[in-house]
Amino acid sequence: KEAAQQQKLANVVILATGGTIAGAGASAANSATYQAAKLGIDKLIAGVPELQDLANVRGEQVMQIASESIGNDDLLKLGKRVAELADSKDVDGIVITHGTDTLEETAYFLNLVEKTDKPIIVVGSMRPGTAMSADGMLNLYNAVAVASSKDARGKGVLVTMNDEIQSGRDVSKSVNIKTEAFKSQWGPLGMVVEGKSYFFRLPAKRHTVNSEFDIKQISSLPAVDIAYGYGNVTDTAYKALAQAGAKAIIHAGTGNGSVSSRVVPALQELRKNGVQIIRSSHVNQGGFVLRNAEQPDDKNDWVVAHDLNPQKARILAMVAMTKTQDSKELQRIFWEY
Ligand SMILES: NC(=O)C[C@H](N)C(=O)O
Repeated sequence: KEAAQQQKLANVVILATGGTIAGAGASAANSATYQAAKLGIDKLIAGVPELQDLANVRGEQVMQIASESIGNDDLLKLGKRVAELADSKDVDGIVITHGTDTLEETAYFLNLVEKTDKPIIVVGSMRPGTAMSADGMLNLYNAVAVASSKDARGKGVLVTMNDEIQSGRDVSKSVNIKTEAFKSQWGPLGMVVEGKSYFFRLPAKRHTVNSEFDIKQISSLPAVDIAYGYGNVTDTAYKALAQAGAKAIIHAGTGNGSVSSRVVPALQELRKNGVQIIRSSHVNQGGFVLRNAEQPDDKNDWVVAHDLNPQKARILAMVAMTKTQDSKELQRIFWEY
């Protein structure tokens, strides 16, 4: 009977990368003071025995780090392992446990480069497992529930935090400390309640199987960096990033991605020297940057990131620039993804 039950359940692989969901603090009162990336995946799975009711679950430790330290090589390593598993007949869904600081970047990266309609769910937690009211257990349970659900297929890479199902493209860490940290300016796609997924919306942008990018064809990512706009800003950071080899600079601009008059000449000069300039906005609740509004992008040959925040714009620029160095192509890609 047990064997028959196992056959009915979906096969879900959990790829662990570290983060607070694998963190540990000195006492149960330490919800914010702790060390991330301490517990191995076997301990995480053992901590939620109810996972076995949802799916046949196995784990793999891909890395063990706090997500603020994730680099491009880590993204590639994770992305390639996800693709291998997605190709495997006996894998129905993939969950990635991840620190929350750059979770939105990894989720968007996978959303762009994984050629599969199998569910890929990225999940983290705001409190370590040792804290009172730790959120990791339920977030992980929800992630496995969504990963094993047929309804989650073909919806791109998803994020399950705080009972919500979010699009990996849109979601962003919008509050720290609180467990309701992840928000999207376009709203969640659905909810997961008591191990069942309920979807209400679909992502409109190209992703996974409809993407022109494929992790199997990407062996390295170009240097793309971010410089911040603020009152009294100078062009020092932009010039230094280009000097250090940045192929594109994301301008994390004020408001509509506006650029200070103290910075404009340097960005025009950098563009003439081949560096792509991509205007985004660092406003907190979600930016929206349009071409030729605030700055003459056509004349400057700059690109706009539209609604992507600076860190997501960096991900898309890196992926896009594995294929094209043409600013018009880049702009097309920024509209479509
Ligand atoms: N809540 C977290 O996961 C934060 C941690 N710094 C990380 O991103 O790994």
